[in-house]
Amino acid sequence: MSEAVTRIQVAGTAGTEPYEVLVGRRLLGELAGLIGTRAKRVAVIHPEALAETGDALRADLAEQGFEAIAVQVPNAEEAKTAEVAAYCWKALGQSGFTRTDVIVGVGGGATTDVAGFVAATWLRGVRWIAVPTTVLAMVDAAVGGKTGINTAEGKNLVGAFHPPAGVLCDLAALDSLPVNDYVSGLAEVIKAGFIADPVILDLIEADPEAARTPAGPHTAELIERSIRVKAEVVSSDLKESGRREILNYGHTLGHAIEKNERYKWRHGAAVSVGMHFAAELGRLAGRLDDATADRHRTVLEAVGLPLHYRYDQWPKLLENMKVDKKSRGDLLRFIVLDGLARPTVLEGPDPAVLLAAYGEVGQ
Ligand SMILES: NC(=O)c1ccc[n+]([C@@H]2O[C@H](COP(=O)([O-])OP(=O)(O)OC[C@H]3O[C@@H](n4cnc5c(N)ncnc54)[C@H](O)[C@@H]3O)[C@@H](O)[C@H]2O)c1
Ligand SMILES: O=C(O)C(=O)C[C@@H](O)[C@H](O)[C@H](O)COP(=O)(O)O
Ligand SMILES: [Zn+2]
Repeated sequence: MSEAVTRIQVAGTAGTEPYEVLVGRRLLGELAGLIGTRAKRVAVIHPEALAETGDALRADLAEQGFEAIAVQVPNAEEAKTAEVAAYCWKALGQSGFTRTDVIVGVGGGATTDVAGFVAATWLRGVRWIAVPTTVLAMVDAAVGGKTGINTAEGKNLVGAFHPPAGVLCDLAALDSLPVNDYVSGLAEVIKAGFIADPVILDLIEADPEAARTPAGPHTAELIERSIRVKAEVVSSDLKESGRREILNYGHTLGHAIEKNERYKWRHGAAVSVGMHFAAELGRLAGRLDDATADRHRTVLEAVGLPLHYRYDQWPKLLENMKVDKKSRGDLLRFIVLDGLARPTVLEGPDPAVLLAAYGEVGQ
């Protein structure tokens, strides 16, 4: 008997096509249908850690009659560089990749970000399919069409909005994920809980230890609920003209920490510290009640995510935050909560309030 597959719709906006996010097991049978009949060539972009998966996928597609190539990129953030994008463009060029051919990005968020960016830029945009293999990529990175790479000046500073033609979240992939990477992904799950769906927080708080493993009883529900939050937001605001900014909760400081750590910290860990900061900022700005602010500490800590960062780094973090994409001119802008599941924008907070909020985070 085949297992249930959940299908979550993402609407097409700004002239893009709608697509589905599938969550289940043994989903790779869906890939050929998503690739379609017009493609002759398929490039499977995968990280070193998934070399076997990438090659198996390539072989399977070749058996189905496609000219399939596997393009291996470095693990994690090392893949999100202009050099790696150029390496992928070269592979596509050498294989004669045309506008009807298709890219498949298999891996964590770093891989799907660069694969999507290569798809957005090759011949000014070709079809691509995301096959996320981390919690974080399933619930966030692979959905919504934000693709991109880092530069020396900051995180995700170069990119394009280029939605995938489909997203296949095969939960079996999570079994091989190191626990730190699994837990790091929970930061974006918890983010979805605070900005939109508090049931996520209730499920995690009921048994935080179980939430740390793919074998936990609520894994599929946590992933599906988080995807629904993301799908709902990006369906109404693909290009981040307004509402989509709420998905950046915890990211203003989080990205600043990632850059300060030369991208050696996992994104989710940095976002966890960033959400703690945003909660304290919301509290000090008179927006957020104490109970919800405190809940950030307890739920993040319960699953093993970090709350703190080096106090002496504040001047550098402040500098890094200036290039955040939400900034307008010299105005810093943060997503804070007016209450549980009530995200809003805080513009140009008093520097003394910012420092006081960091006082709770810095150690
Ligand atoms: N585009 C978006 O909307 C969006 C949203 C959230 C995050 N992101 C980006 O996603 C990235 C973080 O993604 P991540 O947390 O998935 O990390 P990651 O992609 O860096 O993956 C973490 C590590 O796990 C390995 N890996 C991946 N799948 C595996 C598996 N199934 N088994 C064993 N190892 C596996 C990877 O090779 C890597 O070494 C950041 O660059 C972040 O900026 C993008
Ligand atoms: O999809 C979005 O929009 C988000 O902000 C989701 C974030 O989790 C993600 O890390 C995103 O890549 C951040 O985008 P950026 O525009 O701040 O680089
Ligand atoms: Zn993120």
